[in-house]
Amino acid sequence: MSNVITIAGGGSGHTPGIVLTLLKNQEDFPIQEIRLYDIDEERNHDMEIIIDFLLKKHGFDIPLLATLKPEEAFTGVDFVFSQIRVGGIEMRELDEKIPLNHGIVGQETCGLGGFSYGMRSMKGFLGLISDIQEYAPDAWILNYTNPETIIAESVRRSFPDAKIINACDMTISIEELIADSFDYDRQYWISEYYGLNHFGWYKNIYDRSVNRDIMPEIIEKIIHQGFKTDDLEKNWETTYKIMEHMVKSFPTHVPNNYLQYYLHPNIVLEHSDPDYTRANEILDGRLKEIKETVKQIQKAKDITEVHYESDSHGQYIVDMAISIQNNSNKRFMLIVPNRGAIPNLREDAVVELPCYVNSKGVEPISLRENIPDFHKGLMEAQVASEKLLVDAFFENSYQKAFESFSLNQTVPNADVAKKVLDEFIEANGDYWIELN
Ligand SMILES: NC(=O)c1ccc[n+]([C@@H]2O[C@H](COP(=O)([O-])OP(=O)(O)OC[C@H]3O[C@@H](n4cnc5c(N)ncnc54)[C@H](O)[C@@H]3O)[C@@H](O)[C@H]2O)c1
Ligand SMILES: O=P(O)(O)OC[C@H]1O[C@H](O[C@H]2[C@H](O)[C@@H](O)[C@@H](O)O[C@@H]2CO)[C@H](O)[C@@H](O)[C@@H]1O
Ligand SMILES: [Mn+2]
Repeated sequence: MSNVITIAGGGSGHTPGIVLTLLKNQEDFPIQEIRLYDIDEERNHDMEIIIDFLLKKHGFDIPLLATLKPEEAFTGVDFVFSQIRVGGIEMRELDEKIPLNHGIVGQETCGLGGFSYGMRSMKGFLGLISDIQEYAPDAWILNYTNPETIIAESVRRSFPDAKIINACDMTISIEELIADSFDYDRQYWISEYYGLNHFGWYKNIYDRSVNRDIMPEIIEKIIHQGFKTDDLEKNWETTYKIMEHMVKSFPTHVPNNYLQYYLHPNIVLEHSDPDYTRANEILDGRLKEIKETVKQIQKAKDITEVHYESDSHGQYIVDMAISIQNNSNKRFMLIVPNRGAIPNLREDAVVELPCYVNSKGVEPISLRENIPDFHKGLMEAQVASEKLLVDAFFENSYQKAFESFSLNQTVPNADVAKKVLDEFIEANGDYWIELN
């Protein structure tokens, strides 16, 4: 079987890594055609130039189509890999800076920045799903688009039958960092993890090479040796330092690094500059690199190297597609409706858990016991605040959005919540639905 793949959000700087991973996996997952779909012609065209170069460089004669038309993008496709950023980096910058100007966390997917992005993303993403349902109702949609929990909940309400799998690469990065830091081989690991997206904990890691749970020694090593972060960008180095601090404070589990925004907003704020945030780093880094690469390819047709490579972000999504196609029941951390899988958490929460992936889709693995009250309490507040945001979206309700913002655990009082909400309404304009 040969697959037609469409990358929605084709202009993303993650596209080359995904395509190079597809090329690396041609034996297991042959490709008939690659399509890039975007709403931004310039970004999609830039990426077309880069991907065309990469295909030729690696000796592949795979047809490539770049299009802004949903009908062309989706008709006849087998898989859609989705990675759209509604509002682009310009709006991400505001998501980060508006809360920071009020002295609270400003972040892409967490806190009120994540909620601002969530409101935009639901609107754009449901439009995308509607197009895919029209032109390719049988295609699998493998989704990276953030904020994942909010997106998953909105799709569940609007398109309950869509063939969508929501995934986040963060747990893979955490596991890779642990393995690299302390010399483990993670191919032998069976990890037990639970939570919400960007809001969860490793309970144990069973290592088949020694036949036991190695979590106690991993926690000891994080506390006493610390992670190896020499090769990481400054932003990630700081993140993992705060993660070490979280492990020292709560040494029973390994937390998802994103919990730093809820447990240690104080430290995060010390490291935040309201005039230069992650969005600015990306503008000066990943996005500049796309433009420079295109210029390089156009100027010197004989160049042999560009700075892109197959990565774990690409490998994760390609592995999911392979597991669907080959019915291989591989295990992935995925974002799914709870439905009792975490026994003492509300049924209708959207949670992140290990799941098997096969030709039927996703089969979540239930926990055998309740989660601790500390985690449950944090999660319940987060679930309720995210649900209220999705309610606000579907009911056009200002009041529910205000309740959602007030309940978020990065927010010290309802007056700040209201000020930030009103500024976001102004800044987002038509990217948000109208709230009355
Ligand atoms: N789940 C994960 O673990 C994970 C990991 C990395 C990135 N992401 C998410 O992937 C997305 C892309 O991230 P990025 O940093 O590469 O963003 P980016 O802004 O560099 O690229 C996103 C692309 O999406 C396009 N786009 C925006 N709205 C669109 C729409 N309605 N239809 C089609 N295309 C549209 C943009 O024009 C842009 O080319 C974001 O949502 C990000 O949060 C998720
Ligand atoms: O600030 P960004 O846009 O660089 O990253 C935000 C995303 O961070 C996580 O994904 C990382 C991943 O953890 C890292 O190892 C590498 O593969 O890059 C990814 C994307 O940059 C997170 O899981 C995503 O949800 C965030 O969007
Ligand atoms: Mn993620």
